[in-house]
Amino acid sequence: MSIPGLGQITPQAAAATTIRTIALQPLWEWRFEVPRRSAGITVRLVTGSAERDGTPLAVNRTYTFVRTKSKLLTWHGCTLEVNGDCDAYVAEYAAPEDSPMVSYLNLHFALKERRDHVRAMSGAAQNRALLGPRVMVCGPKNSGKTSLARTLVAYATRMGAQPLVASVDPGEGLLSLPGTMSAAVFGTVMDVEDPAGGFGVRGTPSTGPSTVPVKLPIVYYFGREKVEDDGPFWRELVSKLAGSARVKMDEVDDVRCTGLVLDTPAVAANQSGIDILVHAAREFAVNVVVVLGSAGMNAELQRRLAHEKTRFGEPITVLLLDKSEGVAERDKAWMRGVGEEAIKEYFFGDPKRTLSPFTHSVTYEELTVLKVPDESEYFEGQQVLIPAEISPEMSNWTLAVMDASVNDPPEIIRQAAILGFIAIADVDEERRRVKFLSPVSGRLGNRPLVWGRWPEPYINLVG
Ligand SMILES: Nc1ncnc2c1ncn2[C@@H]1O[C@H](COP(=O)(O)OP(=O)(O)OP(=O)(O)O)[C@@H](O)[C@H]1O
Repeated sequence: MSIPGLGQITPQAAAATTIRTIALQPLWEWRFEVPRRSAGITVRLVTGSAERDGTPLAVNRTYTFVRTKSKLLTWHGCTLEVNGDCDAYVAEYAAPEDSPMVSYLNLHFALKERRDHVRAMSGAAQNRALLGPRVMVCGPKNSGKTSLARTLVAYATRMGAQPLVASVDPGEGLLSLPGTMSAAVFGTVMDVEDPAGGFGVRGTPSTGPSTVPVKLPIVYYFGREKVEDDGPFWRELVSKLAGSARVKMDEVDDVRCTGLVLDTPAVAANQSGIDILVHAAREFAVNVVVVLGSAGMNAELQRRLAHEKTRFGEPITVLLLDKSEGVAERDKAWMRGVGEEAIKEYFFGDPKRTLSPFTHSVTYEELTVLKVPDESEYFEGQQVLIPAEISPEMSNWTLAVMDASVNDPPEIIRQAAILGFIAIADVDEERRRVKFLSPVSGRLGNRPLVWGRWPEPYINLVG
């Protein structure tokens, strides 16, 4: 069966002639890039052990990778069988001190020690106020921040812990579409085949069964790509998300003892970049700051944070780790593609799990849409949401469904968590009707919709 809009998702069988065997020695990485439009590759771990960003591959299982730039690392050596075309090379490390992965593993063990300590103290003193480490990963663009965050989360869950993961980088989205900022508890294994390595929308299907246990994130809608597009609002949402994260941590003892891993947007090591990180660190009461590959950023954060205490009176450790030279460049076109695929997966699922979204047709009057204003529409420099006229210009945009009422003031709506997304398929001006896709069959009721500026509109999902 062919599903409109899903055309590029289904990987076709890779050409049989391209099967090859790759032998990796301990610490080596197989780095690969599968282009967006390619059929994808399959990889089988034949012997030994290998992992993608901390999540292990099972021996003899065939994994399919589409539109991915990533690596498979082996700690003890392995043999891989790869089928299909992709750009790839092997990074060889002769000694442990040459690989940044060793310092990431050491960081994991240091965090584990802190978690064990908090667990022991909590049990002995019956003290539920103690928190596990809150780790913020930061660095310049393409320093491997998200990969390290994912790896730390994967190692923690492999040891049975349940970290809370949060992202304040609206460019990409964690378990949600780009343009959002979210947090979720990761208590189970991540999906190795997910193009986003387990942080993508696949981890939290809007409907239908899933191949890995689903995560239930709290999501806020920023509606723009970069922090600088609306710094004051980003700061507000960071504070809201930090508050919600704290509630999540307090709900489950193991989450509280495991602590938080916080992914941040790429910033420059200048005053405004450091201010962004310091705000996130303070709001999330971060007590471990990991800086990847920037001595300048490390020095600035040391200066600003190393003498501060968290609101719980703990010292803040700032540490500089090398970035991996394998981190891949992702240009604007790639990131746009990532956003498009995320939207498609949100509504239609992925090759392993097809979703069937519902098409609704409503009158103009049944929808309340507010929009993130253009710069020309700022009100006294303040970016409040403004009512949006329904027009064909809205076609192909995804709109956030807010957990608020249409009667709430715009400031409240803007800061509300989101329930999900709809995609506008068609606006019929003559009949004053709007056709949209939704992952659920129910009506929107009196939920307001917010029309942001990111992710940008995509092809008509209903063909
Ligand atoms: N050692 C590596 N070998 C190959 N690919 C890698 C390696 N490390 C990271 N990557 C890939 O490089 C890309 C960028 O990495 P990542 O998202 O972790 O960087 P980032 O610093 O978070 O990026 P941004 O600045 O855009 O937020 C990702 O596709 C990731 O899977």
